[in-house]
Parts: sequence; C-alpha cells; structure tokens
Amino acid sequence: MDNATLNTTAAVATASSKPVKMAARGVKVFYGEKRALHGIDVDIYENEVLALIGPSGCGKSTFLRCLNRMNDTIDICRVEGLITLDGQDIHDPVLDVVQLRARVGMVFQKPNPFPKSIYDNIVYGPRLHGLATRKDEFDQIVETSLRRAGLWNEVKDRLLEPGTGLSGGQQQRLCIARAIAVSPEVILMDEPCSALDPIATAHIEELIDELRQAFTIIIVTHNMQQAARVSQRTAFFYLGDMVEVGDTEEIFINPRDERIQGYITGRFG
Ligand SMILES: Nc1ncnc2c1ncn2[C@@H]1O[C@H](COP(=O)(O)OP(=O)(O)OP(=O)(O)O)[C@@H](O)[C@H]1O
Repeated sequence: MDNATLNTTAAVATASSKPVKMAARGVKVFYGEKRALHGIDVDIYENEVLALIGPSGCGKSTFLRCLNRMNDTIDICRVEGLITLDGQDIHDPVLDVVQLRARVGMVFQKPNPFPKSIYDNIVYGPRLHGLATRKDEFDQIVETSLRRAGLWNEVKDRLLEPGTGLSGGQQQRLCIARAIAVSPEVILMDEPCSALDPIATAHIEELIDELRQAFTIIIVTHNMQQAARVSQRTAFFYLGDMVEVGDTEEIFINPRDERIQGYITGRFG
C-alpha cells in the first residue's frame, strides 16, 4: 500500500463522524479474463449492518469475499485495489490471513456445521487461535457464544450431540455462534436466511440486530424486506458496479438511481 492511498483513506475516515471499520478503494475483481467488479469504493462503519443488494450475478458475493480474502481460495480470481480493516491494508504481507479471517468472520448461505458435536463446533476456532487452554475457559466460550446466538436454551442439554442433528435455523445460529466464538470484529453474511423458513428467518434477523451492538455486519440478501428490516445502510450493485450506497430508508424510498427503484419494485432482477 503506498502512502498516497493510505492518506486518501485516512482523509475519508476522518471526514465522516462515524468510525470507519473497513474501507474499499478501487476494488476490481477478475475471474480469469472476466472482470466481475469494476472498481468499488465504500466505507463500512463500525456497528452498522450494511446490506448488499442487486440482481443475480452483479458481484455482491464476490465483493463480500474480498473483505476477508476468501477469494484467495479461488485459483482464477485476482483482486486489485485497496481494502482496509481499521486502516490497515488487508493484503499487506505482514498480515496473517488466518488472523484476518478470525477478525472478519463469515456465515454462509447454507448452514454448514462441522460434522462434530455442538460443543466442538464452537471450540474449534478458539482452539485453533489459542484463545483458551483450560476446559472451564472453553466451557465459558461455548456458553457465551451460544447465548449471544440465541441458541443456548435450546441446546444446553445436548452439547455433545452432533451439530448436524439440529434444525436448519438452529444450525445457522450454531454457525453464527461458531463465528462469534473467536471474537471477530466484522461478520460477513452471504444470504444467511435463504435456506430457512420464515420463523427461523425472523429469529436470525432479530439476532442480527442484537449482534450489531458488538460487531460490524455486512449481509448479502435477495430479500428486499430483509434488507429494509435489518440494515442501516444499503449498497446497490449492478453489473459489477456499486451504483449507490446510502441510508437504507433513502435507498428504498428515494433512490437517486432509477435502476434501484426498478429492482426494488420487482421490475427487473
Ligand atoms: N468462482 C467463480 N469463477 C468464475 N466466475 C465467477 C466465480 N464466482 C462468481 N463468478 C462470476 O462473477 C460474477 C459475479 O458473481 P457473484 O456471485 O459475485 O454475484 P452475486 O451478485 O453474488 O450473485 P447472486 O445474487 O446470484 O449470488 C458473475 O458473473 C459470476 O458468474
């Protein structure tokens, strides 16, 4: 990262009254020859829920994966531009990518608990990162994480049973608890409710609102009502560009770009 870019980011960060947790400047992503993102600029504030919306294939998940370098795992994928976490370039070679992914956790579309007990699902990350050593410390992490994910009361008597034996909604809350267990600062959610029924979805949405007190959350969703319910700001993606980002109410009620109106009202996408 050159100093000029850093200064630009710092200037943007101080221009806003809200602390910037993550920032993207000129982020382009290529899959082989094909460009999927054309240069994304955005600030993501601390303790906000930012919703990423837009038609299928416009680059929402690709951008989300940039934020904890999950695109590194895709051979043909190349990322250009600057992404910072607390002002630090996440591509800086001194930054350990495993640490980055602990700080910027992820919850996927399909609940994907490990084929292990509920307890072991939660302690996996803390063990990997050396966050605890004694059994009572691990027990505490398990209880705290499950409580914060709103799952403790449902599973406290069956912690040694397989996580895969839970309902879909419970499994997704287990995955959220697993993400929380390593004390992340940012949580990325890629359509976390798309495999869930309306009741389980409502549960996760309430949870997202509570989690915002402690974490910064970026959520990809196809569900417009969900974006309106859970987020404070919304970014609209279209064909690899972030066309508009702003307060969710503003984006939904009075968007500047007419394509947003068309998308929200279901005329396309
Ligand atoms: N692993 C990959 N290899 C090649 N191309 C990819 C890969 N992943 C995504 N793409 C392409 O990048 C573009 C953006 O895809 P992305 O999944 O980010 O969009 P999206 O907005 O999240 O879509 P959806 O809402 O359908 O999930 C698409 O053209 C897609 O085909």
